[in-house]
Amino acid sequence: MEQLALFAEAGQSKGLPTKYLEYIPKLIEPFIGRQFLEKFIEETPWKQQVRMMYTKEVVTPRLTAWYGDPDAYDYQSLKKTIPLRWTRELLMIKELVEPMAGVQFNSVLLNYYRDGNDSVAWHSDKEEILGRNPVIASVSFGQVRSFDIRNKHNHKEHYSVKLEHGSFLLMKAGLQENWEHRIAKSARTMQARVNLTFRVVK
Ligand SMILES: O=C(O)CCC(=O)C(=O)O
Ligand SMILES: [Fe+2]
Repeated sequence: MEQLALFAEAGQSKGLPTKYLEYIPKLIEPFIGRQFLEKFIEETPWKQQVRMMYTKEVVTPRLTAWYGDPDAYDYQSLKKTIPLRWTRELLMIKELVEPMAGVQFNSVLLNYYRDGNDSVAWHSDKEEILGRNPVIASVSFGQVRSFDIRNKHNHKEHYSVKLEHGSFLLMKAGLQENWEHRIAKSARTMQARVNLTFRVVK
């Protein structure tokens, strides 16, 4: 709990390892971003994933949806099911981030954090279907949340970026191999946030 509070107060860390991460606060104009946010919240067929942890069923503490080209794997269930079809808004954002990432993405994972209780635990996105050294482009709308990263081999080396409304975060090649990231829960009152992570699945 103590560490959680520490991260939340940290704000924009100095000395972010820009070799692995690039943060651009204003990719999308706030008013347009609001419209995207509302549309995503209302029109996405959100699901809450259930996973087995040993013998217990654990519900993912956020809502998700998976969109992409018809031949892209379903990232959530890791089954060869067809993702949801690209919407106009998702395609617009995809086209905006592709030149910045230098990658053509074929899918996007949407995460909906309804309030401060929603979160994603420490992890790295290094599933086999993402290939080696994946580049992931992340776009955030709504509530500012802290994106924490820590070195897998030395947890004392950690940074925090506040992902603002309409911001862009590029997770470059090598990040997933050497670093973990999370969005921690917060005890503060928090509004809704939707995050998009554009990915290439093989
Ligand atoms: O919500 C975020 O900013 C990060 C989401 C994330 O790490 C993921 O979906 O793998
Ligand atoms: Fe992630």
